[in-house]
Amino acid sequence: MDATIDLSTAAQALSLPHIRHQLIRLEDTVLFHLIERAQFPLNATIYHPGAIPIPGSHLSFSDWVLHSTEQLQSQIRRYQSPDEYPFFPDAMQELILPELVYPQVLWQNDVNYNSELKTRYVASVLPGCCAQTGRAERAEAQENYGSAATADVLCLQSLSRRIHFGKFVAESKFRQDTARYVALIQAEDRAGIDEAITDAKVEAKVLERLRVKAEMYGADPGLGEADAPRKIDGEAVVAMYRDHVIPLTKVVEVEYLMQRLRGTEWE
Ligand SMILES: C=C(O[C@@H]1C=C(C(=O)O)C=C[C@H]1O)C(=O)O
Repeated sequence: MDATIDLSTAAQALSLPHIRHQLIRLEDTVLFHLIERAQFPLNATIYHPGAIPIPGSHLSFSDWVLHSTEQLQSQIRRYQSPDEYPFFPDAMQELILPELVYPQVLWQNDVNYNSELKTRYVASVLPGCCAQTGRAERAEAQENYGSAATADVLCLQSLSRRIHFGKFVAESKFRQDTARYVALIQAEDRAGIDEAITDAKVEAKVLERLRVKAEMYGADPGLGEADAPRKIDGEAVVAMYRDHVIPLTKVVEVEYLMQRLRGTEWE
């Protein structure tokens, strides 16, 4: 629950090669959680508020499972870690473990894009990864509402860590080229900041690596397609990163930098 990504020293946390290595490691986590979720049909019912009555809550079943999970995990310090951000800030509870002190690596900020991430996950990512629930399977689908919602929590939390790791990337780039970023931030030039933080070659490598990993992890060695259909649609995984994960990571970078001068001599 505590930081699973090495934040042991500020220098380590802000080395761009080290950060990129962590992002590569997160690809495996995201992919394996998505493969688990893709075992179950889309189960659109669990995403509609009121479709499954929940005593004392107006949330959808899926949101209620996520909210309840965040309540528990906030008590055991999950959201003390600088790479973890809640989907439901109102779910936060008092700690039952002693506070941990992490190196102050990031600048004070309130950047949290989990709401947009969850909207895109339900509207675009899941339909690409999960079989639609036909009328015939509807009765059977109800048997895995809980499993689907539980798998969603793990997918959403790993995707959230991935996009919000953009803060460490942005801080690293800011320290490497401070004058350039100070000028762009003071001019409130979001397009200019986006251009400055963009590395098209790295993005292309991310997408190509994901295509290979989805092919590798999505098949059982030695079993042909006829014996064991693919566990995940590789193109859906690539599309998820191309259309949502990378763009949201860059939005997090830009918005983090837009707050970076607060309380500094450059403000
Ligand atoms: C994360 C970085 O910043 C940007 C976002 C990337 C991504 O989300 O994969 C890759 C390259 C950059 O355009 C980086 O430079 O490594």
